[in-house]
Amino acid sequence: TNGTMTKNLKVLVSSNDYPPTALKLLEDHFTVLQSRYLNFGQEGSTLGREEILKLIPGCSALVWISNLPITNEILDAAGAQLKIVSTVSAGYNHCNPEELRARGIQLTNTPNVLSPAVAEVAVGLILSASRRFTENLDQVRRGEWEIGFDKVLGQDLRDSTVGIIGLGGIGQAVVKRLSGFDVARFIYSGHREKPEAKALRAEFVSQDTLLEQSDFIVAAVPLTNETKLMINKETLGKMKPNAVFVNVGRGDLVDQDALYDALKNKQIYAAGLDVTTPEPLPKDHKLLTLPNLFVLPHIGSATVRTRREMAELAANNIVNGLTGKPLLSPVKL
Ligand SMILES: O=C(O)C(=O)CO
Repeated sequence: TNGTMTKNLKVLVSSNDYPPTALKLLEDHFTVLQSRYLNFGQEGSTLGREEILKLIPGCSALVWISNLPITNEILDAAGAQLKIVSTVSAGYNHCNPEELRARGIQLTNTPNVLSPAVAEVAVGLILSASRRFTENLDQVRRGEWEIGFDKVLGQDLRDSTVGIIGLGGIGQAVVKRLSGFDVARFIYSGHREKPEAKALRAEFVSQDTLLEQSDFIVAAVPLTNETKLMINKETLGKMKPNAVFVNVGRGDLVDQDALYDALKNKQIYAAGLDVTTPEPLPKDHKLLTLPNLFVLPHIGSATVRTRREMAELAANNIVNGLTGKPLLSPVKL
């Protein structure tokens, strides 16, 4: 489109860490303001907040590159012309969706483009937790390798049952990626049966069946009121003693005290987390004392290509939304 008609519209990009190709998509149409601060994932960062509050008045759209909450304060400061919030993430639990809906502001996210990258991390966590990379790497770093036949013995993915909690884009991508590992059975739980499951030979089961029968459990659901703390003392209690639990969704899906106890008491075998509460996890957090836990600093979508594609999708949502075309990936509010 010809940008001359829309150049008077202001778009705020919430961080200085935004790929140039995506920035250009916005700059071709709009006047772009950009926060100087890198605020992605910096919980409690006040520097970014003040900058956002200073820049947002009068903006028609906001590109949100952060896990920090979009507060009422930010929306109030924006003013009534704010039409679209475009979060550069699949998850939108931090985007204040009820308030956006009440104010008639549209929300877009970036599903699908990140599924392959997040699924790769899920596979990485499955392998690193089941083969106990944390304590094995620790042996290497200490120069104290166990040399006996009976080393730290892991669990096989071969002939196992893999249970996916939430067979959405990410869950499906995990099943696809595991198809070369001779997994015996894929099962999944969720609201309803997914048409895509058939081709993946994944079987719909109740959550209890999934917890009781899976050797590997992957949580790939968004954080909602319903999924919050779904992995807790009770649900961990239903898992097998050899179970490996992996979370690539949100930290708050898990009651971390209960997970700590289950791992400490060897009630389950191991866990791999890409997401925690809080982020960053303090370095003296008790979870990090566990040899059977492997933790990553929320890198699921962090590849060059994926971050670029997320950023471009977020930009194109705004271009479409502010030039009268259909949004590419609207969130149903
Ligand atoms: O897209 C998301 O929801 C993320 O967690 C970013 O990696």
